[in-house]
Amino acid sequence: MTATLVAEDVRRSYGETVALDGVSLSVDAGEVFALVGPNGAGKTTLVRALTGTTDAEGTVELFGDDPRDVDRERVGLLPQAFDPPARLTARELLDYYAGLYDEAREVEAVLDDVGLADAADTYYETLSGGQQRRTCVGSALVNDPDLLFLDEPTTGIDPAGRRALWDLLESLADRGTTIVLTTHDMDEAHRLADRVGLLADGRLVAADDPDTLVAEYGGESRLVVETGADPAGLDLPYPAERAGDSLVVSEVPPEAIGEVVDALATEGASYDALTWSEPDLEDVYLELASTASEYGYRRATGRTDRHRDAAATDADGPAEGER
Ligand SMILES: Nc1ncnc2c1ncn2[C@@H]1O[C@H](COP(=O)(O)OP(=O)(O)OP(=O)(O)O)[C@@H](O)[C@H]1O
Repeated sequence: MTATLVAEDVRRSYGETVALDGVSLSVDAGEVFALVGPNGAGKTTLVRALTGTTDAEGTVELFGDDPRDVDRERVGLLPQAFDPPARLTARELLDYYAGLYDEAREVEAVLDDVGLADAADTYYETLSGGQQRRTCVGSALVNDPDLLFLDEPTTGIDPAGRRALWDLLESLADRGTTIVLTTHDMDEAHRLADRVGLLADGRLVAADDPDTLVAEYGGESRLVVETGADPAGLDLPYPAERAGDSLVVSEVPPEAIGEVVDALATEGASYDALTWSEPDLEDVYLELASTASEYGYRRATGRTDRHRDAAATDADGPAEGER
């Protein structure tokens, strides 16, 4: 596989704020790479560093060239914040962006791709938020790029439109387009990405294919039982602990749900609902983001979570026994 994108030790600070703290990353030709991470983790700054739209330390190469020297016909970029002229229609906007390239796709085909054929003559300012975002996605597609960066492409787009956009991105990937996208939607990351990278506190803390990440960090499957019963007083075949109004029974394989149901009946424990769930990318996200945040806290302060808890207690005032 040839790498389309190679980044080494990319760093970017804004004053005292470290947005990127040494990110290294390689994306192969034809790969779809999704960047996820909490607000402020550095995703947009990384996309900007990778596309040469902000200065950063370290090295970035796209197709073997500095991002600022690369043939711009080959790259498409949808920035997170994109504010095109409001008094142009969707068609006029795409026409305008298509005119910036020597070779561009047919605007009608791009409008069709992003589901805007019926709204093509509506002024940008009167399109709905989701239609505006689709227009912006279209503007990143007009040059038929080999490498496409999409910073939160589906934000504000309704579920049907989002699925249509996923289909479009999948068909682009099938045709060999390399795609780097950021998203807060874990279903989107899981469905589209060959690899998902989790960014936290400006560091890439994990990058792998979604199923491997789930197997490694997602934890066990669990059965959530809405009951007031005390787990200590129940004889259940799997470990259980209380979480709010529910009992969480862990490590239950789907074929053993009946055993738990039988045990609850035997113990005379009544319940309102049972929900079984497998770990998914959201569990991975929550696990890695919280570990990284604790690590970042230790790195910044040299203190541990125990100190933070104590600090929080201090901030809340003295504990009951200290009054
Ligand atoms: N132009 C800027 N000036 C000052 N600080 C900035 C600037 N851009 C980003 N930052 C800071 O850099 C850090 C990373 O921001 P960034 O926008 O890259 O995060 P993000 O992961 O894209 O967040 P979100 O999910 O909210 O879009 C944040 O602390 C942010 O406040």
